[in-house]
Amino acid sequence: METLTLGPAGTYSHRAARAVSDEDAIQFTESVTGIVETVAQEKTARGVVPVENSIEGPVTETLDAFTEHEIAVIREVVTPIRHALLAQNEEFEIIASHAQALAQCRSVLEENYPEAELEAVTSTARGVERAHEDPSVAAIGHPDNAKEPLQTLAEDIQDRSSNATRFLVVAPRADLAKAGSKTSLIVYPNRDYPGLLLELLNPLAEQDINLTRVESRPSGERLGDYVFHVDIAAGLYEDRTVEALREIEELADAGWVRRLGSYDTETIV
Ligand SMILES: O=C(O)C(=O)Cc1ccccc1
Repeated sequence: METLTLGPAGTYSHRAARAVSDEDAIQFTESVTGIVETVAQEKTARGVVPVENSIEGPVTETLDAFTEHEIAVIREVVTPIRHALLAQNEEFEIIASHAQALAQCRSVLEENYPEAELEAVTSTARGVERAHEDPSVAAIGHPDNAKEPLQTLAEDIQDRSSNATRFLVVAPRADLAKAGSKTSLIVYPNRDYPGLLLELLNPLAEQDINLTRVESRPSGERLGDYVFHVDIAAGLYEDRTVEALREIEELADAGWVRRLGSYDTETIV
């Protein structure tokens, strides 16, 4: 079964994809939105995308792609992230990496390499490629990318020793599952009044469902209008979830509620 993830080879997404797919079935592309869109169009069976980091927070491009393109979420993979600084020598001028990786190392880089210019590229592995080609470029990525002529100049350069990223495995809507310990939802109330968010979340509290994440993203319709990404620790198969969603749908009847599906979670190292 083909699995599409963020490439080239050597990204953290690639490592997460290995947890759910055979290595030879993994394909790469350089855009998270592109992965979600390709899965929505059923041009590939699975996609693996980063969705949230413990230091930097949401991967907003992923959340917005979930609103834009209709997919199902079928699994969660959580992995610790330990960044290394890789370069041909100490004399580099530029540090190239994915924006999330640069942000996760911001303080360490400012303190130790204040002169270096930071360059955001499409993935950590793309930064590694830049460093391979150009001795004035260093990259931030997984230590396994330290292959000749690159050396590991520093390890564990993330601002906090505890740095974990959640990846979601996405599939075409037809594969949406109701079984699983967690569920992702998107709620667009298309309304604005005092207490709206409180009312939307209240049915979950009443059903004793733990909210594991709530994130607001601009709807793009008008300033101050939001889409809410809600994750809960309950499955769609459960009566309490069905009841809570019935009430939430009533409150959001001017907008919409999308069930992305229920799934189990797995931690890899
Ligand atoms: O660029 C990568 O390697 C990715 O998979 C995105 C990413 C970047 C930094 C931390 C986790 C995921």
